[in-house]
Amino acid sequence: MTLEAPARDRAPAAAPLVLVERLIFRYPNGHQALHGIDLRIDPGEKLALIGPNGAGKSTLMLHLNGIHLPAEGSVAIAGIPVTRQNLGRIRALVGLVFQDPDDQLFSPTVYDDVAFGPIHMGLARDEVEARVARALEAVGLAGLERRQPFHLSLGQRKRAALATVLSMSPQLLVLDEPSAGLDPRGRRELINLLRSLDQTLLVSTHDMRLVAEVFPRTVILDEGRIVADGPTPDLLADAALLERHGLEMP
Ligand SMILES: Nc1ncnc2c1ncn2[C@@H]1O[C@H](COP(=O)(O)OP(=O)(O)OP(=O)(O)O)[C@@H](O)[C@H]1O
Repeated sequence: MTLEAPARDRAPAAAPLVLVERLIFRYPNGHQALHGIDLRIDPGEKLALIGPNGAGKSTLMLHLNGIHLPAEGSVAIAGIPVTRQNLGRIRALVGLVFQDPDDQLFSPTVYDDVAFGPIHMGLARDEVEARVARALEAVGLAGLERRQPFHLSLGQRKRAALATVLSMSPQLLVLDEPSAGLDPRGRRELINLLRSLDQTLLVSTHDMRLVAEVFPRTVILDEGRIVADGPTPDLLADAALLERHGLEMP
């Protein structure tokens, strides 16, 4: 028999970085995309979010920086509720990278795109320059500051889109299908990059090898519900679970 340790001997649980409770969301056409999501992510965790097409992965991720606001239930980042009034603080904490980098790159040069966030945070010019340099170095694009974003390859544009978010030093990085469309070398570079990041990371993907190589924890979403949440090796070893939810190891 195991006895629970008295409360005073237990290590205090760290405050979660992300706390989603009983989240329900309907699109304006009435389609219910999320059916009561509960999710806790602690600082420093790296999580993969997987599930078949239409499972609700993007819908859930769009709640984390307030692009969608909870219809019922709640979302909080570092204890701050995601509400219309808190959007400025939430967006400083959460960096969201869309699947299509062209949704994120709109300036005449790579430098301008990566500097856009820090400039709008009101940072001094030296600090903006330092942040742009650090972000481009981190994604392996140092030297391409003056390039027009649409003259970059897809893999480079994806990395530039990530740099536009890294330059704001968010605590949580949320990436939507970062490896989609990349060639083997681009994927390898992405995997090394994701492993090197210190930030808490939530990544939606259909790339099961990426899941296996980068993320200690995996959440499976299907039809707007979390159907599994646990250590990645355990989930990926459960062929019946994967098959039930339209997933398979390559
Ligand atoms: N703007 C919208 N209006 C109505 N329904 C939507 C809208 N966007 C998404 N949906 C529906 O909500 C559900 C969840 O979509 P979502 O894009 O979150 O899934 P996903 O898991 O990210 O899918 P995928 O793997 O294909 O990217 C789907 O049934 C989708 O058709």
